[in-house]
Amino acid sequence: MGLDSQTPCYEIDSSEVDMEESKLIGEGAYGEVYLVKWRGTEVAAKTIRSSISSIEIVKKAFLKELALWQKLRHPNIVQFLGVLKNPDRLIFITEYLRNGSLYDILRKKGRLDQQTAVAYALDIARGMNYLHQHKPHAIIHRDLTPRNVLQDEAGHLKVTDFGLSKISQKRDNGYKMTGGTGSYRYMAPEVYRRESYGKSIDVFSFALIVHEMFQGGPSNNAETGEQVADKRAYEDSRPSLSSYIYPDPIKMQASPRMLAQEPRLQTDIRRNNRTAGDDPTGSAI
Ligand SMILES: Nc1ncnc2c1ncn2[C@@H]1O[C@H](COP(=O)(O)OP(=O)(O)OP(=O)(O)O)[C@@H](O)[C@H]1O
Repeated sequence: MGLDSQTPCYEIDSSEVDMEESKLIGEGAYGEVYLVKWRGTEVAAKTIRSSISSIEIVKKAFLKELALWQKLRHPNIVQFLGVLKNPDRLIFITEYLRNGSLYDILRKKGRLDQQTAVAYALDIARGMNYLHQHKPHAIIHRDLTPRNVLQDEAGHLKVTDFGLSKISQKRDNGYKMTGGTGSYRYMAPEVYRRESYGKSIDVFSFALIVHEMFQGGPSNNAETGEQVADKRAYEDSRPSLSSYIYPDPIKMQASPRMLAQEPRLQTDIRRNNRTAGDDPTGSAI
């Protein structure tokens, strides 16, 4: 099959990566993730299920997103390294983050102390700001969740897998976020309601992640992700900010605005607190 010549993407020769010596580190909506060695360096190899990659139009869309990712460089964005030249499977390589995801950290440690939570929030915000400031079009993550935030050895967080979620939306020829139920938990109301959306949807997810870091885990754990998203979209349900563990500046300022029902009232992730506004570049597909 080979890579589409019209989609420039850095190709890595399969012989440089020993997939036989790989170690399974996780599984997501698209396929398995392996720890492999590429030219002596540990990297993450993400395999894309053939049910997704065998559909030519979907594969093309995937490669287009990867080509965009390849151009990005930021300390809080997981570095894309290339696509494996593999005749039967679509596999791409990113840097390996050995400390796992923010989801794992929260599960292990529970509630984070304020200093750590703020440092983590800034890491995510910086990465997201870089994506949102991208020219000529803002890059909307669409699936910002604790599972898509990884930690490096130095303790810094990096955002990964942006833009890819819309490919599974396309697959259904409709409008579904990734198959993983986790995504519903962080989904902005306008996405759930299938309205057009902008980068504010990421602000909404960001606020929920910040809330979780102070609280130690997701709220409404007894309900399914879909139930949570439904209530947020149609009953204006929001996580409670009244808890004593939640620092006042965040309780009063950031979160209520970031979780506003009306996207245009949401506060941007940026420090200067300008309103995010409607963003035409992110209209729904
Ligand atoms: N670059 C990486 N370095 C280290 N571990 C990783 C890396 N990428 C993914 N992982 C691990 O593999 C798991 C699965 O990743 P993947 O991105 O495929 O799925 P997910 O984010 O959990 O779910 P979804 O695909 O639905 O968003 C992650 O939760 C993480 O623990």
